[in-house]
Amino acid sequence: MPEEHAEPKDRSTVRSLLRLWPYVKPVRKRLFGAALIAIVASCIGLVIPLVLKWIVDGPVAGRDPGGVWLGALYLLLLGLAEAALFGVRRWMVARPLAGVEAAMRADLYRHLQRLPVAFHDRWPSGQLLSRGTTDLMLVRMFLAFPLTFLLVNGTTILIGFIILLMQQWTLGLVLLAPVVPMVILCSVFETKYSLVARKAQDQVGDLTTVVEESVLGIRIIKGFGRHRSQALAFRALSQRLRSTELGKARLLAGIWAAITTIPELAIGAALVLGTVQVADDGLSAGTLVAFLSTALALRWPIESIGFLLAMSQESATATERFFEVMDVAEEEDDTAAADGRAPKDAARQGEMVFEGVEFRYPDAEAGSVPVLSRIDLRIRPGETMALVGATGSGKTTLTALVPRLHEATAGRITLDGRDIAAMPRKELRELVSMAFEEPTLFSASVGENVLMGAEGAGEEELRRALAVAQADFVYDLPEGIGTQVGEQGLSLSGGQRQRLALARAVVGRPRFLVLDDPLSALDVHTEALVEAALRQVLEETTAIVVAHRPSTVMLADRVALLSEGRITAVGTHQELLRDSAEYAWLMSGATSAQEGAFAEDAFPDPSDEDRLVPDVPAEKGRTR
Ligand SMILES: Nc1ncnc2c1ncn2[C@@H]1O[C@H](COP(=O)(O)OP(=O)(O)OP(=O)(O)O)[C@@H](O)[C@H]1O
Repeated sequence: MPEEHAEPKDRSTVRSLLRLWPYVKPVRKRLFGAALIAIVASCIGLVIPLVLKWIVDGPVAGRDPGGVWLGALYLLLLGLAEAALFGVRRWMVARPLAGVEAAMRADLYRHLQRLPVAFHDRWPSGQLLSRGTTDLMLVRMFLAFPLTFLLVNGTTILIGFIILLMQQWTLGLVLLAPVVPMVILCSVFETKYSLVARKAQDQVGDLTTVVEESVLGIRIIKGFGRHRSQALAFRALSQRLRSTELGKARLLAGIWAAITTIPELAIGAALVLGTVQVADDGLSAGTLVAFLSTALALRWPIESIGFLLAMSQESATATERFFEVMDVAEEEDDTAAADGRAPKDAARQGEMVFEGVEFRYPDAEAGSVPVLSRIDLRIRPGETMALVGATGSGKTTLTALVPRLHEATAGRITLDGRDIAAMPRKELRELVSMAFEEPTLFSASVGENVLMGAEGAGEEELRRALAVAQADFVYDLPEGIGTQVGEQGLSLSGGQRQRLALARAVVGRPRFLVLDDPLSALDVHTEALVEAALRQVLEETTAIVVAHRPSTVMLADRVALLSEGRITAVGTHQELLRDSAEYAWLMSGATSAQEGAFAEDAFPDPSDEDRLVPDVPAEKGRTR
């Protein structure tokens, strides 16, 4: 569905809606019970004309006021019973249907958490949001209203016509005549409405995406004064939705007008014919009154079919959209593979190895150059490897393969000598911890955000992690570690967010640590403090650290240079400075070098490296 909207599947409304059965099954008894009550209530409405016939042909014809009062009392009681039963029906379905909606929403949320990152890369968040909100609300409304009333009204119409035919079959046939054109009309309407309903719901998703992006990017919009252009883009989308909604309204108006007019014409014809029959003494006045009252009582059940069908159609579309997401396969754990169960090799404990790893994004064109190819890298137990490379060389992509946010397309990665592809994801993610360049926090307290990094970690671990990340600023927040950080942690500075993300990565003392340039937003003084603390953490783990700056490289024992998706050099910082022109250029921070040119004069004489990289000590900060 991602960029372009999915083509509506050739699936009937009923087949789409039948997919709701697993959710409806637990509440089926209540639903059927409520529908039964509604049918009884609706049939009571059909008894009222029969009481009228009795009043007209009996007490009224016999001039018996007592009988008329009794008849009126019956009518009142029938009316009250009808109203009470409808009330009971409503009460019966409200709670179970709210439960169905909640269960579907919980399943969708759970499923979204388990879908691969590649899925989230493709799908706009607004489309997922609208499926979890508007679409599920439409489904609940369908179960509460159209599902019951299509059944109730259908039964009422059937019983009503039986009564009409029994009262006067010729007039009954007159009223039955419009059934054929109306069935044809309804089927044409359903086909057209299903297309436009799908379009409208997809457009609501697009609009939700734009609103979400605008809210999250409000600082950029304000900063660049883009209110007008954003407002124009938003208006264009909402105009598109508006015209689709108007199309829906036109279709509804058409079916409504037809469904109202055709039966009215039939009732008019029956009235004329009936009056002639009463004048000819072929029919009693009471029977004609009862006949017409029954016909009028059937007006609402017939007229409502138009919008009940429309609501059902929208719910079928909503159901389809819900299952479009639910049908996407979740990440699987190939735990049966031999390596996943391989006995632990103590000698390889803490070792991270890339063997012939290749990666291509799922949406990449067939035959395109892989983002990563022939990656062979061995990170020794307890070693810290810096990953350095030009922008777009594939550093982030490579780090994302370790916790299997993406799956390597070829080759394998082993941790502790075990192939990660055969390791249960839960176990893998307990072994590996990550901190990204873009630190995402959640609407929760500082403490909760950090503790998200380790299941079962307590206050002691939390304080240690905060100390490592030099995040002592949290104790000065209004409620200390209990302070809510607000949506995405935007109430904190970039550097503060990065430090909390780092604390989250180290709180569980992971055996493997993957850090994607986690210090980029810190000022030089804080960076130095965090690095000092990080050194202690890195002593205990095997780590891969994406580094753009010499100061971050200094945390590492060795450096791997990534160039256009390939590891082109591995060695210590000093070795690479000496042997790799590209590395020296990257570390020099040269901005004036021409594209693709690593001209000799753009580089220092290796012996001159300290001049080029003034904050890089001649020897690595840490050696093993
Ligand atoms: N989700 C994605 N789908 C398709 N291509 C992607 C995706 N993410 C990244 N790429 C492409 O993969 C290549 C490597 O990107 P990556 O983010 O790994 O580079 P990087 O070395 O980390 O860059 P930087 O230093 O700027 O962060 C780039 O060409 C990028 O356009």
